[in-house]
Formats: sequence, C-alpha cells, structure tokens
Amino acid sequence: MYQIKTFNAISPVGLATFTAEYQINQKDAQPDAYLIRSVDLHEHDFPRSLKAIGRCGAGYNNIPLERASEQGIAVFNTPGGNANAVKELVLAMMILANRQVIAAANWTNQVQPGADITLEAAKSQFNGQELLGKRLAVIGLGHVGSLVANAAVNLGMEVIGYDPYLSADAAWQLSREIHRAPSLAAVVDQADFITVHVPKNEETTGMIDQELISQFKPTAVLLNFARHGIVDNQAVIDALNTKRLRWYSTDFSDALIHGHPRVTILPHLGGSTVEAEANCARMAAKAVMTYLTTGNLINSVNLPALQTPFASPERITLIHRNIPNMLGQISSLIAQHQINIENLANRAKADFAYTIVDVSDFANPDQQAALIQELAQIPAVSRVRLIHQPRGGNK
Ligand SMILES: NC(=O)c1ccc[n+]([C@@H]2O[C@H](COP(=O)([O-])OP(=O)(O)OC[C@H]3O[C@@H](n4cnc5c(N)ncnc54)[C@H](O)[C@@H]3O)[C@@H](O)[C@H]2O)c1
Ligand SMILES: O=C(O)CC[C@@H](O)C(=O)O
Repeated sequence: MYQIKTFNAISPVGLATFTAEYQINQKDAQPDAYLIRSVDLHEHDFPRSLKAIGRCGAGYNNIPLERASEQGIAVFNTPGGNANAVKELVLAMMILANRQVIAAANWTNQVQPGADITLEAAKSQFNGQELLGKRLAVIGLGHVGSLVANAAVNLGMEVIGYDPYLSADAAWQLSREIHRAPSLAAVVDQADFITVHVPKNEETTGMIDQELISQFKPTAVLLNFARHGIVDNQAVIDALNTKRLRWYSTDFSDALIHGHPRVTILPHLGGSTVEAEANCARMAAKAVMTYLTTGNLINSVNLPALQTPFASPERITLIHRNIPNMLGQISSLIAQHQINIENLANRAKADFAYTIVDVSDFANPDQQAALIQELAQIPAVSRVRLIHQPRGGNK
C-alpha cells in the first residue's frame, strides 16, 4: 500500500484516480508521495520515505527543486492542465478593464433603489472600449500564453508575442496571425494590453520593471496571472499614479497594490475551476502512480523524461548526480552480484540524472537488499529503488 499525503484541497475527481493500492491522508508521517497545490515547501523538511511530489498545477516555484533532487525525490507538474481556465479569466479581465464593468456595477448598487440608472449623464462615465482591433502583447507563449494569444486573434485583436525559449510543440499551437517580437521592448511597443505568462525564476523575477513600463503606451492595461514578483509592483503604482499606465489586473496581492482604485486583484483564481482542478489532480495522480509503480518519469520538472517498458521481473531505478562514471559504478556493482542487465536507460537533466536498470537472475531477497544497499552507498546517488514488475505485465 502506498501512502499519499495531501496538503491543499485536491479535486475529488483527481483523488478518485488513485487505485486501491493507494491510501490518501493528510497526516501520514511516512508518505511515499505528496499531492499538493500552491503550498510553499521551501521551509519544509522532507521525510526520507518521500519519493515523489505531484504538483497539481503548472508553476512549481513553491517547491525547492534542487533539494528535492538531492534527497532523491521526483517532482511532477501538470503542464496545460489549467491553461484554459487561466485563458478565460485573462480574457474576462481584459473586458472588465476595458468596459469599467466593476466600477459600473458598484455604482449601480449604491444608487437609490428605483433611480433611473440608464440616464446618459450618469452612465457616460462608464463608457468603454472594445477589444476588436486593439494590440495585445503576450509574454511567454507556453500552454497559457498560446491559448490567450489564439483566443485574442479570434476576437479580432492584433497579437504580438515574445518567447525566446519557445518549444517546437508550443510553436505548432500558435495561430499564424501572431507576430513574434525579437525583444521585450519590441513586444510592449504600442500594445494596448500586456499579459505575462512566464514561470517565476531568477530571470523573470522583476522582468516587468520601471524601465519596461516606461515604454508602454500610457493607456495600456497590464495583466499578471503568472506569479507575484514577475511584475515590480512599486513600478506599477508609480506608473498608475503618474498616468503612465491605465490599469493593472492581477491574481496576486501585496500591500503596495492593495486597494488602489485602478488595480483589480483576484485571490489567485486563475486555475480555480472545477474542470482545471480535476484535470490537474488527475494528471498529477497519474504521474505519481506511474513513477511509484514503474519508475517511469512523465512530466517531471527536476528529472529528465524517461520511460521504458519493463524488460524483466525486477527494475532498479537510481537518481544521481550528472557526473562521469556513474553508469560504470552502477553496472560493475550489479555484475559483482552475478546479476544480468536486460536493459539500461539513462538520461540527464542539468545537474541530476536518472537511470533505469532492468535486471534478471536475482537469487533471493537478501541478495536484492545487499545490492540496493551497495548502490545507495555510491557517492552522488540520492535514491535507489527496487521495483517489481506490476501485475498486468510489461508497462
Ligand atoms: N494564476 C494561476 O492560477 C496560474 C495558473 C497556471 C499557470 N500559472 C503561472 O503561469 C505560468 C505559465 O504557465 P504555462 O502553463 O503557460 O507554463 P508553460 O511552461 O507552458 O509556458 C511558459 C512559457 O514561458 C516561456 N518563458 C520562459 N522564460 C521566459 C522569458 N524570460 N521571456 C519570455 N518567455 C519565457 C517558456 O518558453 C514557455 O513557453 C506558470 O509557470 C505559473 O507560474 C498561474
Ligand atoms: O493551485 C492553484 O490553485 C493554482 C495553480 C496555478 O498557480 C498554477 O501554477 O498552475
């Protein structure tokens, strides 16, 4: 029985994905895996039993990836699982900003009951603009950015995108009508709306700063449904207060922007739909179950993608540093035990690597335990697992 520990409210549809071999609870001190949403794990001590973390969502800046790899924990996310939910909210926020919807509804609520609210003199203060023909800059054209960009093209907007790391798969998803900008300065130039959809990391923290905002049209609307800290909120407030920015819509609050009359703040709602939460929980549960039962890695963010069919009754998997002679050390220890390697697969991702060895001729459980212990003692190996071929065979 595998133990799965949850921290946040996880969609019941996703939890139902776990089969009878998995027990889900919030307290187990010896969990095999965590299933989480946005809980911050940077100050959290991982128990030695923990082998996997499934992040039900796209962003994983709440997880200390380097430390997880060092402790032999595979981390998974759910690429695209909530992208449509974010796209719909971003489109809604562009319309809300352009049509003064929130201000108008608030005004209607506070007039005398029965007053004629349709009088031109009163309602003209809420005159809006249309999206049709306006220019939208999309920074980051991955799962969310590409959906926002394509939907905006379909709404008749002129769309320009910036993504220096655009994957071939992501490029295939983009409408041909989307122009590609060579730089951040070029993408924001003359844009009526600027929306960011990049991961939060060292490079993107503060990427929308005072200098970039000074190049916006003063009538521009800025949207941040990616992460807090990608936009410099002090620069936003300065620009709003000096009429160099018209509106800021975001999913992330702080004391600087809280309560500003030209800022709309939502409580991190981008991925909060029934459908997105179910998609993400289902994807994370599947990735975790696959890893625990077969050792195959799908959608890992700290380890390489690696999937091989079971070639023998037993499989040894190792998470280790990406340094010379690891495979030599692993295979020579296996050979010393007179165990045959049926298949060996290895792949690296940055500083860490993952190795799958399918073996036959294991004499007995004592020999298995001895070999696993010796492999675990190789310096630079952070986790060794022995996995028996799942019932149902060669997966
Ligand atoms: N508000 C929410 O609830 C919510 C929901 C989903 C995602 N997000 C956030 O949005 C981010 C994007 O989500 P996604 O699913 O599209 O991720 P993704 O990984 O599919 O796409 C990110 C894109 O950003 C690009 N990129 C990276 N660095 C860049 C840079 N310096 N300049 C320009 N482009 C850059 C990448 O090449 C990639 O195409 C996530 O990392 C997460 O932080 C928030
Ligand atoms: O878990 C959530 O509700 C938000 C997830 C979202 O921020 C993401 O990065 O996918």
